[in-house]
This record gives sequence, C-alpha cells and structure tokens, in this order.
Amino acid sequence: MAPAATTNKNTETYDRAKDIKEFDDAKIGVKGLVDSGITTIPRFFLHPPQTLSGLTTPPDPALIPTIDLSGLYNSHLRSTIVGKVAHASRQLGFFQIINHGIEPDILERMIGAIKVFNEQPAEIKARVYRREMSSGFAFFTNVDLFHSKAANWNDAFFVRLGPSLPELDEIPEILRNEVVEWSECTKKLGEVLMELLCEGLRVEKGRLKELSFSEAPMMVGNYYPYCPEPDLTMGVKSHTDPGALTILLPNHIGRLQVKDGLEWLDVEHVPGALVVNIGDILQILSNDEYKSVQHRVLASSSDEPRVSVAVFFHPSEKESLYGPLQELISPEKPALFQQFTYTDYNNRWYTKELDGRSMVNHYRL
Ligand SMILES: O=C(O)CCC(=O)C(=O)O
Ligand SMILES: [Fe+2]
Repeated sequence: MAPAATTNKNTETYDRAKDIKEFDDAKIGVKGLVDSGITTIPRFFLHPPQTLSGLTTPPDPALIPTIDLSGLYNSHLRSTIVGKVAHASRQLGFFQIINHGIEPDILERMIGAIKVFNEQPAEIKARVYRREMSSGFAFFTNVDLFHSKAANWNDAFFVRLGPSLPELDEIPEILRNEVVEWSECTKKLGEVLMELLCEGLRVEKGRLKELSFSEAPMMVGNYYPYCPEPDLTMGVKSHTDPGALTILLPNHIGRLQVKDGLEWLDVEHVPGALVVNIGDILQILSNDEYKSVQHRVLASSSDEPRVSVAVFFHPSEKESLYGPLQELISPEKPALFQQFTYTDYNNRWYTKELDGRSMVNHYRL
C-alpha cells in the first residue's frame, strides 16, 4: 500500500476523543503510562511540527535575573530591590529570588512530598484522581486534556489554598503537612512580593492585597516523568500564567524555558531559589507595564523526573471589576484594557486550550 494511503487511513480511523477518554478513565496519569513500560508515546501526546521545531536548538544561556531579597527592611537596600524587581517585571516578566526567607529544608520537604505522592502505586493515586477543581484537592493529567490539540507529558495536583484551606482530610496524608507548610510560607512571601511589585509601579504598596490578590492562592504540584520520545511532545507547552503572579519552586532538573522575543532562554537552576513570574492579571492591572511572558517545560528522557510546585495568586473577590489601576491611567496613558470580573476571567480560562494566546489579549481594548 502506498504510504499516502496508509496515512489517510490512519487519519480516518484514529478516534482521538476515545483514546483520551480511555486514558483519563484509567486514572493512571502519564506516570502510569511510563510504568506500564511503553516505548512510544500515545498519539494524542504528539505535538504539531510548529511546536516541536527548534526544541533541540541549544537555548541561549539564561539571563533570568537573580534578586537577593536580604535587606528588605533596610530602606536603602529595599529601594534597590524594588528597582530590580520592577526592571525584571517590565522586561522579561521572570526573575529568581534568593534569601526569600523560606528555609531550605522546607523547600526540600515540599519537592520530596510531591515526588513521593506521584510515585505511589497507581491504584492509590487513582482513588484521588479527579478533575473537579471545586473540591479542595484534585489530581489529574493536563488541565486542558479535553480542549487541547496535543496533551502534555505531565501529571499535576491542585490545592485551593484560600480563602481557606480545604478540609485537611481532603488532602492526601502523604503530602498534607507539606502542603499546609507551603501554603503558610508562600502566602507570606506572596504578600511581600506584591508590596515590592506595587512599589515598583509607584502605587500604594498594599494595593494588590487590598484587591484581595493575596487571599485565594492556588497550588499546583507538577510531576514530569521520564518520556520515551521527548522530541515529540512537551512537558508543558508554551503558555502564560493566569493569576497576578506565580511563585515557582522547581527541583534541580531544569528544562523550564522563558520566551524572550524570538528566543527561548533556559531558566538555570539556582539552589534554594524560587522563580517568580508576572501573570496575565497583573499585566492588565499594571496597564502593560509588567509583562506576562510565555514559558514552557521540555519533556525529557532523564530517569529523574522534573518536579515543581507553583502557587498562583488569584483574587478572592470574584465579582469585583478588575482592570488597569486608576493611578496608572492618565490622558497620556489611557487604559489599554477593559474591566472584567474574575468569574468571567476564570470561566474563559478553564474552557480554553492552555496556550500562548493569553487572556491579556482577550481584554485588550
Ligand atoms: O514546571 C514548571 O516549572 C512550570 C510549570 C508551569 O509553568 C505552570 O504550572 O504554570
Ligand atoms: Fe506556567
């Protein structure tokens, strides 16, 4: 048979929706596929050539600035820190922080717990495998599995950290203490960062907190297992983050890349550092001063998984209107975005494909 006909036939008979549903119903996640001994990846994980081209080009050396937060309460040092945070947020939308006040053993415990959770027997994880984000704890593969054109080589769990934590028995015991500890540490750090970001915009430092952005964080624990065909899929394809800002703790495996113009920059692992990036909502609130920038994670054939935990800061006041901060609007610099409720924002976000077309453009005037 001519190759063209074979291709055609495959296209006609391939029932993608059925394969995806079967995979999701099996509740084994990507890790379960790996453990079953597959040597090729299922077809719905294959990304199109335009996503895959250039994946193997060596990225430019990382130029993600690392900012030392020690000296935060000395007014001279603080203004230097604010300057660096604001500069990075205006340019790349990404920076790393060291001396952020979270002890190294807390970082290690959090990463360790995510790893141990994901490496439990499949049948134990299947008991908590569910997509309902309305519950306090959800564990599943690919938030946009049913909306996307190609799936990512990643399993993740989601925990609502506020306005209040879920009932503790909703969080699997194997990572319960670590989640509670991480919640406390990142809420405090989130407020510190929000103040610095406000100062960098020259608005009142409590402005983001006042708008309830420190009250409804969402935690996502990411696990990227060994991939037998890492050049054909993505760990997480290029996207921007939804909240005001994200605090990310990665393990040492690397493979996170940030888009700078036409180039992808590797985010180098800095021991003990946290990665901070501006999300779509803060780009809008800052009236385009701060940038919510595309980033992605490459799949890998390393035996050691990439593990990361992201905390996204969302507002708790879901029906309030959000848009460019009034203080930043003037006849010379009119508002560049329309106002929206967080409910509208959230509904749009969860029903779209997670991709580089950020919500920023949706609300742009
Ligand atoms: O695993 C990572 O480092 C990045 C994950 C990410 O971009 C996200 O969860 O939004
Ligand atoms: Fe992200």
